[in-house]
Amino acid sequence: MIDFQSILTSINEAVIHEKDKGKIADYIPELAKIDINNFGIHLIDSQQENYAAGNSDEQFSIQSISKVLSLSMVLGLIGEKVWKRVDVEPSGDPFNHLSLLELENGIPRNPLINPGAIVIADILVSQLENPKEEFLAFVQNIANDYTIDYDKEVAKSEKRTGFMNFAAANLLKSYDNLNNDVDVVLDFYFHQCSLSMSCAQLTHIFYMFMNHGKCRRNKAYLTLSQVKRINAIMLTCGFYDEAGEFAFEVGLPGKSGVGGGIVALLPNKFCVATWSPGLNPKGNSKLGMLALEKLTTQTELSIF
Ligand SMILES: NC(=O)CC[C@H](N)C(=O)O
Repeated sequence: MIDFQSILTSINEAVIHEKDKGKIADYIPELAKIDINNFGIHLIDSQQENYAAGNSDEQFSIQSISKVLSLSMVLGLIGEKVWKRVDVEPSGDPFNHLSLLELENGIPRNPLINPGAIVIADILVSQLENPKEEFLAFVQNIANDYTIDYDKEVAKSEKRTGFMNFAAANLLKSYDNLNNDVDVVLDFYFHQCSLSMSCAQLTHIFYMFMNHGKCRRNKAYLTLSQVKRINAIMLTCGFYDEAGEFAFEVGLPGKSGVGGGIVALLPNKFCVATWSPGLNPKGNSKLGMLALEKLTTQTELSIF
C-alpha cells in the first residue's frame, strides 16, 4: 500500500522552500493580486480516500482547466460532430497563439488552446438556453458541490484585457467557425475560465476522468470512448508547448491553468490537483510541475 499522505506531506515541505517560485500571470490584472507563497496539493484515490497538504482547500481561478469541462459538456450534447470544427493535434505553441489558426483555415489545433476552447464555447452558446447557468450547474453536479461559482471580478478583469482572445474570436468568425457574436461567446468563455475552485474540489470533479466517466456518486457523464479521448487530448495538449515536458517529467494526462492550478490523473488509480500561482515561462505552475514530478517518481506510478 502506498502511503499517499506522507508522500504529499513531504512534497509540500520540499516545494515550499524552493526559492524560485515562478511568476504570477499579470495579464489578467485580478490574478496579479494573489500571494505567490500559496501551495496546495490534494489527491483522491479510486476508493475515494482523500489526502492533502498545504492550502488545498483555498479556492483559486481554474482558468484553462475549465476547457476540459466545457469540452466534456459539448461531447455530451453533440457528440463526435465537434471534431468537424476543432482538431486533436498538439499545437507546440503557446496557449494564445494565432498563427496556426490562420495557416489552417480557422480550424483550431485542439480544444485546449484558446482558439479551440472559444469554438467549444460557441457550441455551448448555440446549444444552451442559459449557457452560464447551465454550464455552472453541469460542473456543480459532477462535483456534487453547489458552492462552486464563477469569480465575476476575474471574468470582468479578463474582459478588459483579453485582446488576444478578441483577436482569436474575430479570426474564427472570419473563417466561418464562430456562429454567435464575438462578445457573447467571449463573455461565456471569460466566465468559464473564472470558475473558482480548491485543489480538493478539482479532484472531486476530475475523479470522473480516472473512473470511466463516472462521478463520485457513480453517475456516468461521459462514455468510455469519450473519456479515453479526453485523457488522450490532456496528455498531448494539456500543457500547450510544454505537453512533451510534462509527459517526460510527470507521465500523466493533465491540464494546467494560468491561475497556477494543475490537475492530473492515473486511470483507475488516483486524481491529483496542485496549486501554486507562480508560473514558468510556458505558463504552467512551476511548483505544481515539480510537485507532480516528485509524486510520480516517489510512488513509481505513471501511465508509462
Ligand atoms: N492558459 C490559461 O489558463 C489561459 C486562460 C485565460 N482565460 C486566457 O484565455 O488567456
